[in-house]
Amino acid sequence: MRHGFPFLRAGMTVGLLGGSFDPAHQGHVQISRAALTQFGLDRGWWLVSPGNPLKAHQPAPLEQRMQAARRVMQHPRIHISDAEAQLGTRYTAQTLRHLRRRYPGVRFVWLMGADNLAQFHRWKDWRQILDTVPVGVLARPGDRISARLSPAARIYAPYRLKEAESQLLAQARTPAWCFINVPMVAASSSAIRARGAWSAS
Ligand SMILES: Nc1ncnc2c1ncn2[C@@H]1O[C@H](COP(=O)(O)OP(=O)(O)OP(=O)(O)O)[C@@H](O)[C@H]1O
Ligand SMILES: O=C(O)c1ccc[n+]([C@@H]2O[C@H](COP(=O)([O-])O)[C@@H](O)[C@H]2O)c1
Repeated sequence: MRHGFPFLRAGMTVGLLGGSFDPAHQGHVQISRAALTQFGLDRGWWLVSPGNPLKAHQPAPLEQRMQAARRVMQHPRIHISDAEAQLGTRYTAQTLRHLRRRYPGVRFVWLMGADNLAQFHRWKDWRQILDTVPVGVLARPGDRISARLSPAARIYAPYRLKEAESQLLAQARTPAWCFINVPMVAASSSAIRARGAWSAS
């Protein structure tokens, strides 16, 4: 069964949380709920990646990660999507170009944890992402400082919305990004894997 591209009305705001979800956990759930509220989004998608281009280890099979993600995240406005596998994309900039073409009039917001902002300058076409899509960054234990001092945060500092302006992010003229200090959950997929609580079947 395919779960890539649900119907979206023009004018909707949609937060995209890309991830390996190997496996999904309560940290993902927490930041997704917080993003819907604090950025005032109509919908959220979990974009389950075929494989992070910067991660060396091979994740569990996509269908296994999709099923686990659906079990963990049950929310009427959050959709679990395998769009990248269907499109054959791994690079976020490329995925965003496809989605914006496919859904004209929909306002996508890229969501990520603070750890990803810290290394965002290593992503392919990272400036194009920031120049074309509003970006919402969510606090993560241990990564708030490195994220704020990162090359992307420093170069794009003039385009940062204050946390109190987070509701404006989705409709803001790009570049625009906003860091929000949500209640933090220390869960991580690597810790779950290290405990042996998840393995490829
Ligand atoms: N506990 C958390 N708090 C805030 N953001 C998180 C948290 N866990 C994951 N994220 C964010 O969710 C997105 C997807 O994360 P991912 O699927 O890589 O999980 P992970 O726990 O970071 O995995 P790993 O430990 O294998 O690196 C990323 O943007 C990541 O920053
Ligand atoms: O486009 C890139 O160069 C790029 C580099 C690293 C990570 N990403 C994306 O960032 C998201 C988070 O990845 P991960 O593995 O930290 O969950 C996921 O959607 C990846 O495809 C994208």
